[in-house]
Amino acid sequence: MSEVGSLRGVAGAGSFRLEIDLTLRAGEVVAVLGPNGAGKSTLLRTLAGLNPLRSGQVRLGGTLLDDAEADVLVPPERREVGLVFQSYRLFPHLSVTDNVGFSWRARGASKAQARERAAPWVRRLALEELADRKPRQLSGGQSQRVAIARALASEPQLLLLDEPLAALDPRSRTEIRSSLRQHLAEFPGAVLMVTHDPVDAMVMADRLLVIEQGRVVQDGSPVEVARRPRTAYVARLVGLNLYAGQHDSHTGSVALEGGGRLVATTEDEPLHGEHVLVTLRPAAIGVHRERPSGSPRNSWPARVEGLEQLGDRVRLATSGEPPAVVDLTPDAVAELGLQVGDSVWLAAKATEVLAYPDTAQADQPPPPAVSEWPAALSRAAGHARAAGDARGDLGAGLTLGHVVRHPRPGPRDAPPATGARGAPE
Ligand SMILES: Nc1ncnc2c1ncn2[C@@H]1O[C@H](COP(=O)(O)OP(=O)(O)OP(=O)(O)O)[C@@H](O)[C@H]1O
Repeated sequence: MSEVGSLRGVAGAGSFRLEIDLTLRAGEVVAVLGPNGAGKSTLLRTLAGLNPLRSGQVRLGGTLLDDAEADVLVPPERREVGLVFQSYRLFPHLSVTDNVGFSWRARGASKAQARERAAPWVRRLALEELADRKPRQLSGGQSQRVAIARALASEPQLLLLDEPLAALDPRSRTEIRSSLRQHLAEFPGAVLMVTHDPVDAMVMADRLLVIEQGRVVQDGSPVEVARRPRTAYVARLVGLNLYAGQHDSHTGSVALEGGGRLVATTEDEPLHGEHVLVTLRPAAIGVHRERPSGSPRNSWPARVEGLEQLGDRVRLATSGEPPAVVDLTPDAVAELGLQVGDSVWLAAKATEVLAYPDTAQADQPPPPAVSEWPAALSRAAGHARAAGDARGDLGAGLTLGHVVRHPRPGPRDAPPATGARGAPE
């Protein structure tokens, strides 16, 4: 895919600082994920020209849009950037067709010319019957289709979507997701879509960019990210237990930072002595009343901290070394007579414990305390099941990751924003 633009530098809002080095490629859909306050909207606002960079540059289609040092700042309306917000933001006094053709009017086209430009997009987004309506006569799903048509009709080089499906009811959400997916796949420019929903990310994106605390912690294809999560947040998103530790190739095991040791499987990389991350699927962990004997190479004592029915599974939060989230069938739970507070033994085959190099790019937030698990799990589980449905290999069995890390040096201090270019908040 060819490069259409880039953002390299430091953006900010108030005391918040976002460090980004991002290449935008033609035809690529990038889902931007991260916890609340991570900097996702700041990234979009910076690309849109609503939030000037503090240092560095934004380029799009060979044009320099933002350069603090050279005092270049192309305003939002002169950027070839389309924007779709969660809250639609249609022009209330304009009809559906005139909303869709708005960017052409803004560029000086006549009303008739703008309507001509709008017509194919009104058709593609199945808005013909609503073409003469005003926004107040539309449902949420219809309004968002108009907003998407309006953004696409402007033929931008970069399309920015800020949680485009978040305000929709589940039915409209499913419908618009599938329509949006098709239009994004056909869109020739670059797309950045902020979402909190792994399903949206897995279904629509070619690449996931995960931001935490103003820094990119993971950037890769959905399959890569799901296979090798790098932080507790990402592990939760894709449904895996995650641990950090040190690999010992003599024993084939990993000494975990939070305590405990797991015999692990590695791919081809030489890992001896290295800091590694280790994943373990919750459904791959067996629960026993007594210490298991025989085959599983990993077994450890644990305490059941939480029990929750999630669809056709029961999810256990356990403390121990290591703590783990475990998925069982209701039959197995009944057979074992499991209750919160019970002491159990957990077991996992070495082939289910996958170790890979820890090439952390940023400071990590601390893992949630065990006492927070049930609520966190329940929220996460909804995403996971849907993600699993949407793309079989991903997110099936989302659970809470657990990473223990040593602190790393913090980011450099932000340079002061230059006077005239201060963020217009
Ligand atoms: N105008 C502002 N002044 C000061 N701080 C701000 C301003 N706007 C945003 N911030 C802060 O910048 C950080 C990043 O905000 P941002 O909206 O980019 O996060 P986000 O990842 O989009 O979060 P969410 O998922 O909650 O929408 C937050 O800590 C936020 O409080």
